[in-house]
Amino acid sequence: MSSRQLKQYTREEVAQHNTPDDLWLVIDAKVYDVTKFKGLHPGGASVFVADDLPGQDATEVFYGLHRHEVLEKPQYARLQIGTITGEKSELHSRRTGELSTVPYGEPTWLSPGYFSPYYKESHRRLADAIRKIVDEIIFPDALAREEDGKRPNVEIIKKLGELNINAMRLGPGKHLKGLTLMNGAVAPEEYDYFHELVLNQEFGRLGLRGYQDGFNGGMVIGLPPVMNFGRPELRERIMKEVLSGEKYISLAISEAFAGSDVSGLKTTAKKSEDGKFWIVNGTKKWITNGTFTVGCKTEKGLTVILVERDEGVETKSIKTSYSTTAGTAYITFDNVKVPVENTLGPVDGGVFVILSNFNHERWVMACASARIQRNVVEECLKWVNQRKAFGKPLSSQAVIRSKLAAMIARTESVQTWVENITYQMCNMGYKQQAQSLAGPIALLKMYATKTAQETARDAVQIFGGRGITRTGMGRVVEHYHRTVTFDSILGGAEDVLGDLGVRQAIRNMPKNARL
Ligand code: HEM
Repeated sequence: MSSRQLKQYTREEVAQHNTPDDLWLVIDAKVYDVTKFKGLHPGGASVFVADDLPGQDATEVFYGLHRHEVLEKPQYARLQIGTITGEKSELHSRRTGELSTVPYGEPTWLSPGYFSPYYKESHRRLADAIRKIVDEIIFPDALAREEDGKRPNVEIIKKLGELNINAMRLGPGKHLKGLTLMNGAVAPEEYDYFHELVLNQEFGRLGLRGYQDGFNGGMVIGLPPVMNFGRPELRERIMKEVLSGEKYISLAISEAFAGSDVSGLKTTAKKSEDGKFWIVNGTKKWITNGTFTVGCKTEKGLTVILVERDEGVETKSIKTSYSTTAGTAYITFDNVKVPVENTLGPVDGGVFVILSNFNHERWVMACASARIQRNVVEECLKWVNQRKAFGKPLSSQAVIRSKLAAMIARTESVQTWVENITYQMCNMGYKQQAQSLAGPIALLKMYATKTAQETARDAVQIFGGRGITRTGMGRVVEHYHRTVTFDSILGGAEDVLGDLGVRQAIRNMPKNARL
């Protein structure tokens, strides 16, 4: 119902409608007629006829039990028949593109009144433009796909291709030369890792993990080997197809036989007798998203080969604890014939090709993880503010505040570390990044996902049963708690990454260091 058709009532008039056959309520200065609805109410009819409710203000009790979005759904919004004379409703969802005003709801650089040395106007322009696209176009698709488990709408990925957002997701570099980025929000030559961080975090805000991986997550890790090591002709063709959204690509390394232990891979590539083809045989598991950048065992080592969907390649969906919208698959290669021109990097030198990608991939994961953790802090702050227990808001309990203190500290420390590493990436060449940042990035990623899991556990304790219920008040927390472990596995398990970071530090210990 549009506001023009709504009538105005005094609170006294509303109070007259106080019987089961004529039942009105006020929520946030809006008048609802729930007479017919009460029999359909998911929470039952009896709650409406409690002594003190008919004809009265139900704002507090409503927000203790429902998310605001309930009132925005068309089937419930039409229950509104009017507004209260002389009063204004104050509660609304965050509007498209808007920043959150909840404390710690945004990273410091986006919070009014705070400062950061890292970001320029072009970062703000990009954040603003991307946030609108995420809110308007991507989020509705993400919610629907999480529900039905289907793949993200390819038209949206194509739209991102037109805006060159797919290309921006690969980081700064030659591939951006001459492109108009996000309608000119940032010039290709000024595009740096902080711009990419902005993208990673704005996509991270979705907080819908299966969709986020399905939403070209495979491209971010699968395309760089083609971009950096593919022959010019192959590189040009594949980059065009993938960046435009026509085709998907993914990195296929892990197998049922080996994951972090890359040297234990069993998929093989043997040259055909005429030497023109690789014959690929084997399997890959947990591969997200068509075309595959595959790590294969060759005569003297490992070789990375681009395998296109062709005869002998089959994929089966794997059901994991997040939704099938991610496209997680088990892949079998049976005598797949691949032209040798599809070799990425040196034959038997594939470990370097794979490793060269790891730092960037782990940093991307840490950026997104930091942002999702922040979503959860915001959810919890809102919940403890609007939910009452023992007659007072939950926030009046010291134990709850103590949990929140820990959650906020974790979120801010991960973000600050992400920004520090990003600054190093902006100032180091590729080689120096590989030398100096592999350890710190591994530790950062380990820390981001460990703290994320602690925050997930605390959030469930704060939300109680709702934290494990897929719909209603706790739906964001439930989703987070169910899917948070993905981040701790992708790009290397936490213990492996922690160990890598410390081993690198030990290797770099000065010979004369003594207590
Ligand atoms: C226009 C008014 C209302 C609408 C449209 C509405 C709608 C809904 C919906 C859609 C749900 C399902 C859960 C969800 O999606 O969040 C629900 C659950 C519920 N509602 Fe309402 N409701 C209204 C008012 C109220 C009021 C005034 C009360 C309390 C007196 C109430 C008590 C409940 C309860 C107890 C549940 C179950 C919550 C749970 O399972 O955690 N509702 N309501």
